[in-house]
Amino acid sequence: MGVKELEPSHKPLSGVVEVPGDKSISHRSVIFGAISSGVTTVRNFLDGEDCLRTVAIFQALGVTIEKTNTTLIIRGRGMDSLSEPVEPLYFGNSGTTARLMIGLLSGLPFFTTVYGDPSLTKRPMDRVLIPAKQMGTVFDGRENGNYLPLAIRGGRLKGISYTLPVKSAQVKSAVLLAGLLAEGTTEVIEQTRTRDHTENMLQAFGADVKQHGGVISITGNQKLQATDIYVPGDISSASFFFAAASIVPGSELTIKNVGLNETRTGILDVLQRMGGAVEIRNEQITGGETIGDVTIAYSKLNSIIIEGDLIPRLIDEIPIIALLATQAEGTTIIRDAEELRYKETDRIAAVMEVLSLLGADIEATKDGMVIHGKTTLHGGNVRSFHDHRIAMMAAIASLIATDHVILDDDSSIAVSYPGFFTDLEKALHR
Ligand SMILES: O=C(O)C1=C[C@@H](OP(=O)(O)O)[C@@H](O)[C@H](O)C1
Ligand SMILES: C=C(OP(=O)(O)O)C(=O)O
Repeated sequence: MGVKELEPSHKPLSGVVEVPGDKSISHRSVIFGAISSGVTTVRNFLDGEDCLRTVAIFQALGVTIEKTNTTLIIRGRGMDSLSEPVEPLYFGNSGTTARLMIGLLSGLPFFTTVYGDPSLTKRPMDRVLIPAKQMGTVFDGRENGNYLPLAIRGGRLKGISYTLPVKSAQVKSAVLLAGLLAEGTTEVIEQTRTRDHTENMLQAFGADVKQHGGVISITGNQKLQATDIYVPGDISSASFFFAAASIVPGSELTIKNVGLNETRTGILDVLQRMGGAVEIRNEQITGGETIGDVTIAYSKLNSIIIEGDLIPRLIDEIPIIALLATQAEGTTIIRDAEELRYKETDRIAAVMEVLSLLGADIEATKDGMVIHGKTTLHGGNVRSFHDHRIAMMAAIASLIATDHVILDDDSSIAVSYPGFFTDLEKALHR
């Protein structure tokens, strides 16, 4: 890992690829397995750095978790078995670990200190602290507790009714996890639907969770029962292959066992609206989550407008969608996506820098970007900003570039997709 010289390929992608397990679902499988009673076996767990942080945290809280390749065996003994960790808990680069764990730790009757890497230390935490404080947790940290490191004194929570001020599944999940430990009922109201893996998994672990429209409610002090989980392939990881097959002439590639939960399939809607050749086969439901095989072929793309309720359904795919837009005829507009500025890096600024350096005609706006296509991409030296999704976008851009793309550092890719280059080589038959 380190500097990566990416050769232009122009070779079509073909055959079958299976991407690793979904990051959001993998995190949640560990959390719910660890707080329930009994043995939970998780298959196709994402062996990426972010999810491994979540595993290490529960081990530090006293839970026995055994891992063999992508299978986890979690020996849960219920919420009461979790014990105060002696050392500070490290969230690494993982926003999901941070937000969901802060929610859970808020409700546990002990003291914890938590911290992250330099990127996570810049990301806002007040979005989860505000509801947790309303429920009764005491926090301390920089800038009124908005940034890591944080000290958390948890326990004795009261249920609240909370309307999400940001369209965030992490915040929704944090409040629901705190609600599991609170007295009475906790209600989360979301105006725009965000990914619902927490709700699905609560149900799978036998919790009483109710959903009416955008209102999700949970009663506190429930006991969860262990269950087995199969983690579907991560559609966010698959999106790099969807994009590659769409823009490299002659490609036709199948990605098997991809999670197709409709709160996550915005990328497929976008590709279809752009004129992409998308086919879905073998759809089935496992553990409350839809999975299927997706075949994508090269096609001529047109520009579209991406906004509103669609944004949370493809929030992590916007960097790769921006690359697709450089290959579409006309002007693509992405708006209502200011949240991109609070990810592993400011993804609006990062996408803008990388793609314009490679020759794209792109403007950044406050809450998105405007991309004029179609443009030929050339080579160049680009930065990853230590952001896995920016690094993978640059790697896919290199497939159609006229010269080498030199990426300063590809190590961040291990956060969500450690085998990315191996799978890419396989699809290119190199
Ligand atoms: O809940 C989750 O697993 C996630 C929610 C999203 O973040 P927000 O909730 O901040 O939008 C997404 O960007 C992140 O990669 C994973
Ligand atoms: C934003 C992401 O993750 P997290 O918030 O968990 O760091 C991501 O994976 O793109």
